Amino acid sequence: MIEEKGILFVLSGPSGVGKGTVRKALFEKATNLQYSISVTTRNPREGEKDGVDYFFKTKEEFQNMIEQNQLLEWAEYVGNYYGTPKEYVQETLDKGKDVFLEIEVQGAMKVKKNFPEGVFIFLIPPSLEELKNRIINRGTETEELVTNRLLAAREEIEMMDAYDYVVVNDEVEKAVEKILSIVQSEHCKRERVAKQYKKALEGDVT
Ligand SMILES: Nc1nc2c(ncn2[C@@H]2O[C@H](COP(=O)(O)OP(=O)(O)O)[C@@H](O)[C@H]2O)c(=O)[nH]1
Ligand SMILES: Nc1ncnc2c1ncn2[C@@H]1O[C@H](COP(=O)(O)OP(=O)(O)O)[C@@H](O)[C@H]1O
Repeated sequence: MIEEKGILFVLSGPSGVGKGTVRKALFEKATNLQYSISVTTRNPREGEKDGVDYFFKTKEEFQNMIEQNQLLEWAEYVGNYYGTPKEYVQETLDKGKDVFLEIEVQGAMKVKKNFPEGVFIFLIPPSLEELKNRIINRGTETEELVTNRLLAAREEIEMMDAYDYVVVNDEVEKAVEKILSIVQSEHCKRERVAKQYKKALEGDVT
């Protein structure tokens, strides 16, 4: 009997490209994906709820989670820590359900190292100019930080070869559709492989 595990999908990309926006739009549609809620040491923003948007932790609590090997990956990002709880991911995949992570690029590369069977999707902006506009319009960064983010984005975009898929976030709805078709095609791919495997096993017996 072939074990039917879920698939781990990882969405990443440079800061300001629209990862959070696309992920929220995706989850308004996709009911079969399980979003893994991250742990963070940053303060909750207005309207954010503990256990819904993030699990908000102190630095000490976060450190303990690292020491107890409870995180699949973690990264420091603009002075705060972010991490993916390992147990939730493992248990959900074991139940045969797909897990979806939306994380920054250092973390995504750590997941790729520890979990190469995952499906890695890189979101890119239509242009660097547009990325700059998005970061400025979001209004969360000072001028110096915008420049730093753009310099980092250039380097991050060079890492896109390490990903399985590249999706351009031109329009949110289109990016969501592309991600949904990636999810579907990965399932078809795995079903095909499972069928071939089953056939080969049957062939061995007869
Ligand atoms: N490595 C890692 N990055 C995460 C995790 N959760 C969220 N992030 C990333 O952390 C960054 C900052 O997130 P946030 O503070 O919510 O601000 P945002 O820039 O408005 O999305 C984003 O790039 C998220 O994708 C996680 O568990 N691990
Ligand atoms: N396809 C898009 N077209 C125009 N603006 C977008 C698009 N996707 C996201 N944005 C805007 O760009 C900014 C950055 O998006 P956000 O989701 O916070 O990025 P990230 O999570 O990658 O840092 C936000 O102001 C968001 O509304």
